[in-house]
Amino acid sequence: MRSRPVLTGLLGGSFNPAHGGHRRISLFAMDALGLDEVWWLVSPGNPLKPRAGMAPLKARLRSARAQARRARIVPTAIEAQLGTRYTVDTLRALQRRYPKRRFVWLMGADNLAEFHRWKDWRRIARTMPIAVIARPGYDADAMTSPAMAWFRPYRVPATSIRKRGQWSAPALVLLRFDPDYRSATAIRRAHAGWAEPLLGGDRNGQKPDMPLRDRLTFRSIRTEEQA
Ligand SMILES: Nc1ncnc2c1ncn2[C@@H]1O[C@H](COP(=O)(O)OP(=O)(O)OP(=O)(O)O)[C@@H](O)[C@H]1O
Ligand SMILES: O=C(O)c1ccc[n+]([C@@H]2O[C@H](COP(=O)([O-])O)[C@@H](O)[C@H]2O)c1
Repeated sequence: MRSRPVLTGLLGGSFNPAHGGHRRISLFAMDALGLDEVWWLVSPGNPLKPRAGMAPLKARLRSARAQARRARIVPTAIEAQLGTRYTVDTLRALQRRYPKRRFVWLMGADNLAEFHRWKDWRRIARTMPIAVIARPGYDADAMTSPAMAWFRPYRVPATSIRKRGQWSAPALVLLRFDPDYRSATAIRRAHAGWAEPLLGGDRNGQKPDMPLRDRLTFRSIRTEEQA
């Protein structure tokens, strides 16, 4: 009997820093799509984002490790290893390196809203199925985006990803779930006094109301910076 292929979700991101929202959407996608695991691709640098305010890759990777604990989530800096920066190049390289795996690209609705600006985005769409996770404040823009107009004929239910024998791309799954309001921007803003030396400003001490995971996240960034 042929063993079934491993199904891996790929969540690319800046993770500046990683937060509980990343963990939650990954666990949710794993469950909804029947994924065996999710790899977090901690980006050396999003081609569309400014470098200013971006913590070093090693520090962001540490924050990802803190958030991924005890879950089937694997934080990686594989784009730095592969020497790729654009998603289209990364996905091609990953498929070459892991020909027996099946991959699904995961992203939040904010990324779907901007997807038409990514290099060779239609080619990305033809490379592997894509699952988009709802995100508060971005769903309307995502639904009216140029990429969504193109994807409309390729919309499929989550069950079609679970049925591993019927694999094709383009395929777009829209995943709805309880909105998660967390974002790296909000964390950076809320803890600006504390975190700014890492990300470019002054340090005033750790905020007492910071959730444990985020505290660990920022502690790991600080340790990394001081090393
Ligand atoms: N709360 C969330 N709900 C849905 N998707 C999310 C959420 N947070 C992050 N994502 C998705 O996770 C991936 C990586 O996100 P990223 O590392 O940029 O975090 P972020 O919180 O969006 O950061 P920033 O606020 O700095 O833009 C992206 O596809 C993004 O859409
Ligand atoms: O390839 C592109 O043109 C491209 C443009 C913008 C973003 N991306 C990727 O999208 C993912 C999410 O990025 P971010 O910064 O929004 O977390 C990350 O893997 C980036 O490398 C890719």
